[in-house]
Amino acid sequence: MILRTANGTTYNAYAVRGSDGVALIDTVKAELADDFFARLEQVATLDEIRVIVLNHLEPDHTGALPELLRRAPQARLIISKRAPAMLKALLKPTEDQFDYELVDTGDEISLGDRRLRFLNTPYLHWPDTQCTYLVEQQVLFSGDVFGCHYCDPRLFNDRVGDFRFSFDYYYAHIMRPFKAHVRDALKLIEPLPLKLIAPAHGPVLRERPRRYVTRYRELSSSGGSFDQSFDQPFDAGDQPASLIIFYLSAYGSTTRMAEAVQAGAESVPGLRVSLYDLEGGEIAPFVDLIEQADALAFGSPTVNGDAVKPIWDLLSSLVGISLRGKIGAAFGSYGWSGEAVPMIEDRLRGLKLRVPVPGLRLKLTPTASELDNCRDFGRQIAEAMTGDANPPDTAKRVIDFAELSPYPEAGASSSKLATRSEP
Ligand SMILES: Cc1cc2nc3c(=O)[nH]c(=O)nc-3n(C[C@H](O)[C@H](O)[C@H](O)COP(=O)(O)O)c2cc1C
Repeated sequence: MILRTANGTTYNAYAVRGSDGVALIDTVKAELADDFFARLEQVATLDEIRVIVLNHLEPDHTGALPELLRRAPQARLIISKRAPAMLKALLKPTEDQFDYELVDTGDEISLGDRRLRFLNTPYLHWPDTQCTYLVEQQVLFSGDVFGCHYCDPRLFNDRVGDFRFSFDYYYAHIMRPFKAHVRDALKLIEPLPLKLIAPAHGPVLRERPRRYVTRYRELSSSGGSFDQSFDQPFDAGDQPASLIIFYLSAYGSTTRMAEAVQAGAESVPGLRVSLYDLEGGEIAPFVDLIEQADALAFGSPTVNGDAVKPIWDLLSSLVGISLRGKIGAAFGSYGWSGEAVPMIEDRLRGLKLRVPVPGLRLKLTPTASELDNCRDFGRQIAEAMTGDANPPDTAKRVIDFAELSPYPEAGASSSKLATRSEP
């Protein structure tokens, strides 16, 4: 692992259909090739593929290339002028089977009614990097530029969670060493009309795509330190009310709860709901997100009578930011005593958050109806944020765990919770 990511990542490959055939832009890493071909079949047949463009030859975007070239031997392979040596090294020992064409800034390829134009943007972040611009539709296929490691199935930047910290983090770790080249690339990119930026990792940027270009300009122009960038988070326009759900799970039950809580919250319009697995991420970027959020929910299994350490690490990193008045909530799976949820709630109150929706625990694996309760829980948090809250039907939701608890404190806490829960 080179970079730690909060939500994994995506490997984005794109198909462009023109009146004279289909162009593919990038592929995926080798392990994901089966998935890539299955998805490709949903949008095009192999014999329709006229052009394969590689924006750079890093293996996470070219792993499926040898198999693609075998299956679509008629396709023209388009690479940048710096890429041939790398292509040979990548495909050895079979490189002599494949022809390729070199392109440079301003070169174009026609797909009939659509044109692909190329921008030579070297060292972002590999020597052979280029971007590809779909002229008529004003779409920039930007490769790793404007990308980030952030996986959210909602796909588009206006629908996914708040990923600005991932965007800055990716810039800081991947692009920043090549700042001067970033500025050169921006000279080519800034004059382009842009309706959408389609990067090779992370969300597709369709809402106000130019602000991501502006952000690269800011980061590459200033001293641009990573920390400074978080002092001045980039303008995201008018942000809707934001709920952030943090969770961690050993066996997957709290994950399933978290996803259901997210789904329930999303059923209330006008919110941005973000979901973060604390397993892989660094804590520091979350602190800024938390400061800007309106509500926070924490999911933890109970382990040895406690919530898990990354939750406490995060909650103890919030000294110095004002949390007063934000909404807090806690949920999690447990085996027999279930202390994590009431302990987190106590901590949230100690941090001056409001906890209007009582905590949600369930024993081991969630059933379908327990997942319904999770969705209900998420919806109630969202309604508490928007002011539409009904009195919670918590008798249905709270699962009694006290009877087996070896922890008197937790038992007391849980009965307090149950009392508080009664409508
Ligand atoms: C090392 C360990 C310690 C645990 N300690 C407790 C405990 O003190 N109390 C409890 O209720 N459950 C305890 N459990 C059970 C977990 O809370 C339970 O398996 C839960 O479903 C895990 O949720 P997850 O699937 O989200 O990881 C423990 C589990 C493990 C692996």
